[in-house]
Amino acid sequence: MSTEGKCAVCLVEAAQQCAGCKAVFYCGREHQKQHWGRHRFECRPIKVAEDPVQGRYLVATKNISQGDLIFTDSPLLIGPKMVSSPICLGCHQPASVDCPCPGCGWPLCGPECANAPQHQAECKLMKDKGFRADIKDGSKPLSEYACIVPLRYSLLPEEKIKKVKSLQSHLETRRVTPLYTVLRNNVVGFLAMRLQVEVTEDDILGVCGVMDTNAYEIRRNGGVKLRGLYPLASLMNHDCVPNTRHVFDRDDKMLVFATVDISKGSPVTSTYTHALWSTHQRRAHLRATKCFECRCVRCSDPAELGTYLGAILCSKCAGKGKVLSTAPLDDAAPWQCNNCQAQMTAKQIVWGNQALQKELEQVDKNGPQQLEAFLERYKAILHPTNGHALQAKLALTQIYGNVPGFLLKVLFFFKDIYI
Ligand SMILES: C[S@@+](CC[C@H](N)C(=O)[O-])C[C@H]1O[C@@H](n2cnc3c(N)ncnc32)[C@H](O)[C@@H]1O
Repeated sequence: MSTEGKCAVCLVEAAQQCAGCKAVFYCGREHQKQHWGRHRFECRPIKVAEDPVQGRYLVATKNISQGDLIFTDSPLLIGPKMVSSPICLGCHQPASVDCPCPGCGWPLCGPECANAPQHQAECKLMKDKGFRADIKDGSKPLSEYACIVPLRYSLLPEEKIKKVKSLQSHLETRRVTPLYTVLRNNVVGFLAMRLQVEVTEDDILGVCGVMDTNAYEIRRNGGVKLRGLYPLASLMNHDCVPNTRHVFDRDDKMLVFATVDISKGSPVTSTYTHALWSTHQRRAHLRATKCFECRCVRCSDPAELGTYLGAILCSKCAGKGKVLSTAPLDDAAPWQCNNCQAQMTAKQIVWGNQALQKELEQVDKNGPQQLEAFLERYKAILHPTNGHALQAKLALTQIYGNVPGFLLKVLFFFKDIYI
């Protein structure tokens, strides 16, 4: 980190740094005091750095303690996910198809949301162009919502559009995927042809790419899920063992906290994938959705830092050994038992994982019976902390003690609890 720079007020060479962020310099106390009124809104213990492989990322400018609030961030752009259950465009609460907006026809939660500030510009544009949404069935998720965030983007002021465009989109990689062909046909068609919005196809697909690469999911009560684009949080790179966690306040402001002590100069990271997935699943998910190969410490270790999330028990030596990848960063590398050295091909492991994941997704998670049966069925194959087993056990922790017939007083008499 540089120890000299130009004074933020008078631009002369200066060596005195802001003690908070160490990113701004002053020629003396007077100018530091003078600048504080503005700087206090930007003073954070992080700065943006750049790496040839990972691009821009956030770095700690001083030691940060576990639990510290590192920064807060307000959304540049927010809206429904591409496929969403009916959601009120005024307040983002669950909406009813029986309460269409009088202006544009999109479902609202109540008539008062027709006048919500957030919905005004988009509603007027659709009304002026004679478009009226016609959503009759709200029982299943609707792909119609894919056009809302790009529409809101097109209505942003120029300086916000510039900020969105400055974020990574991976458009060239995404453009050739089936999803982007669908977006080109539907979202571009709707905005450019039907609403005659003055944006290019690349602008629209670009903002879809920016959202897919950078947006954070916001979960609201009532099962609503939104996507929010946060300019500073978008610069946090991924790590499968992240050092932050985040929450959203009622105004959708994001608060990012340190989950461990972070030393000065270390990257400040979040995770873009599921912590309970195995290395193979996480890497495949990151490749498909975020267009990069994760090479973090956890992904590089066959034992996943001792968690054995991908491990299966060896059938050749009666479960005495764990079968682990011989080279986790190479998806084609064989897997080998750490006891009898018997090998399996990567394909066998991938097929097995896909079948197990599918089976787990279909298991009824409203009661424990099918989850317990899943664990029983695969107990000779799955290491106790294998990701599939952990997902089933996590679901059971939410059922035991909460579901009638499995309340704590009843469970007390059970012998076989699976967690
Ligand atoms: C949310 S953005 C993070 C900021 C981004 N690095 C930039 O320069 O704008 C996500 C993108 O950053 C890159 N990235 C993030 N974490 C990475 C990592 N651990 N290894 C390699 N690339 C990473 C990938 O290109 C990913 O799609």
